[in-house]
Amino acid sequence: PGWFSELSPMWPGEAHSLKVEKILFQGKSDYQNVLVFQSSTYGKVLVLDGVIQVAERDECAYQEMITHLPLCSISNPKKVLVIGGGDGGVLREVSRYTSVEQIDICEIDKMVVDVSKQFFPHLAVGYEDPRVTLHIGDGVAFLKDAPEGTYDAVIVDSSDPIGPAQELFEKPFFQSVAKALRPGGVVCTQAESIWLHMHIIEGIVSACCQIFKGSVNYAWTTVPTYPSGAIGFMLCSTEGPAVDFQHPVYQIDEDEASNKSKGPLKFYNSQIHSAAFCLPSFAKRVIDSK
Ligand SMILES: NCCCN[C@H]1CC[C@H](NCCCN)CC1
Repeated sequence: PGWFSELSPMWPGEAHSLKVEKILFQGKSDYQNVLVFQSSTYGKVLVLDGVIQVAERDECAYQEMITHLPLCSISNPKKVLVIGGGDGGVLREVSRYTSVEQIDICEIDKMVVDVSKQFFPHLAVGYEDPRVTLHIGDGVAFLKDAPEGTYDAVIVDSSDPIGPAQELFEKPFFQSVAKALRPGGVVCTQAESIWLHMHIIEGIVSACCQIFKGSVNYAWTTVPTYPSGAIGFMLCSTEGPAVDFQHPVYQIDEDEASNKSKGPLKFYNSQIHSAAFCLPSFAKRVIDSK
């Protein structure tokens, strides 16, 4: 009954709106306000502190890209860590890799996990994989305790820098990620929109260039329900076996039979992978100058 508009000081002067059929859940966790509604045209929608996190219709773009951009850039990933991502969508994508033996996930807000399991079965299916271990807690602390060189890949599926995810955009966190990665290991983080946050991206790129001595690349994709319709990812590798993010060593769209419970990939393919690193000039100027 009515419209949900995504107003935020993070994107002044604009607000994406979705027509609401029914409010399905409203709650307040220890960290944020949690809302789930049935939209008219994008399926069910999860909102945290007034910011759209996932919509059933277009979540495939974000979850597939944030997962397959890093994991198709290395051979035979075995140990993967997800920071954030409590809705389970990234877990669903990581579990497509038969080479993966261990999937750790550290989500700070248990309500996000519980709400996803209740209202978003196509995302929470990720938790059914026996390789998954869920840790409820702060990703910064989790990484501090992680033994050096543990992971082949870390995926930082965060919300935005206002709220619980703020510290996931800062240097100390990136340093702890680098320590937890093996030589030549890769990290992929949610890295905002080139249309809205070039300044934030500039900060992330310079921090990552100081910390990750392999390669540092920015990629982007379209997600209609995120403000500006675009979202980006920071892809970095540690010193060690070189990683060429723009030319994936692994072709999941052909090689990996799409698992029954997850269905086929709806968005990612190897052409989209390479294309994701092609940037408009205004963004190249800032990002490539680092
Ligand atoms: N597994 C999905 C988690 C969603 N991550 C974030 C949710 C908030 C969204 N704001 C976009 C703000 C403009 N860049 C970015 C992705």
